[in-house]
Amino acid sequence: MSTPAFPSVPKRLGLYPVVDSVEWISRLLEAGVRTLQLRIKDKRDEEVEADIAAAIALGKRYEARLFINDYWRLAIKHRAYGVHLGQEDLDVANLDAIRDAGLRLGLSTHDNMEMDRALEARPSYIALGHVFPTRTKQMPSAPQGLTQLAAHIRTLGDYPTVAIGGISIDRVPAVLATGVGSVALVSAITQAPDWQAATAQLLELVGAGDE
Ligand SMILES: Cc1ncc(COP(=O)(O)OP(=O)(O)O)c(N)n1
Ligand SMILES: Cc1nc(C(=O)O)sc1CCOP(=O)(O)O
Ligand SMILES: [Mg+2]
Repeated sequence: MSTPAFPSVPKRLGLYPVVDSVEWISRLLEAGVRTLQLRIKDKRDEEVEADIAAAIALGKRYEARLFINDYWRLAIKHRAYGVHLGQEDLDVANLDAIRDAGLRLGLSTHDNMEMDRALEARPSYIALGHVFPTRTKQMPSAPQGLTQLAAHIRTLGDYPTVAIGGISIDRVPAVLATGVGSVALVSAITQAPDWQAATAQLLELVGAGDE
């Protein structure tokens, strides 16, 4: 297995909430989360720049690993810890510019072909989804399930990995048993009746990641 060409991240990134506002970023940092993502969809750069800059500043203040989804130019401009991109972004994003600016890169994958393509870029981590059915995002593919996830984790060896998609608190132990280094989730926190209790329980189960 190749090694990342982008700056490295710890093999275990731990609990990895994916959220859509600076308010969530602020709350989760205060709650002890140290790996997280700002995922704002389908807005123009001018509409999101202030929020992205504010989230990055918060991430730095807490010495956290904040990834910016999609808006890689703004992530470079405001010196984010990292960027998360999907397969379709690989056709258009300037990966050299991201790497030259010293940002970490996470890439989404959903099957063997996408994994091969992602590995060619030698990102900082590989995300594997969606593990279970999810209501948060319309997915064109079928859930890969735990057996396929475990097989991918074995193939990836020491490469930092993240599991995403339909992961509820109840499912976390089985996901961790595959050996994945990080658990990314949206609704298990943002739709929880008590997000603070959910986050505390998830931090207990998954951890905040290695230094
Ligand atoms: C940790 C993590 N994994 C996968 C995704 C999905 O990213 P992408 O394929 O770019 O899709 P959108 O999130 O942009 O809809 C993610 N965001 N984070
Ligand atoms: C944003 C996203 N990307 C996915 C992928 O598989 O690439 S699944 C997903 C949504 C995850 O939300 P929840 O934890 O609520 O299921
Ligand atoms: Mg994206």
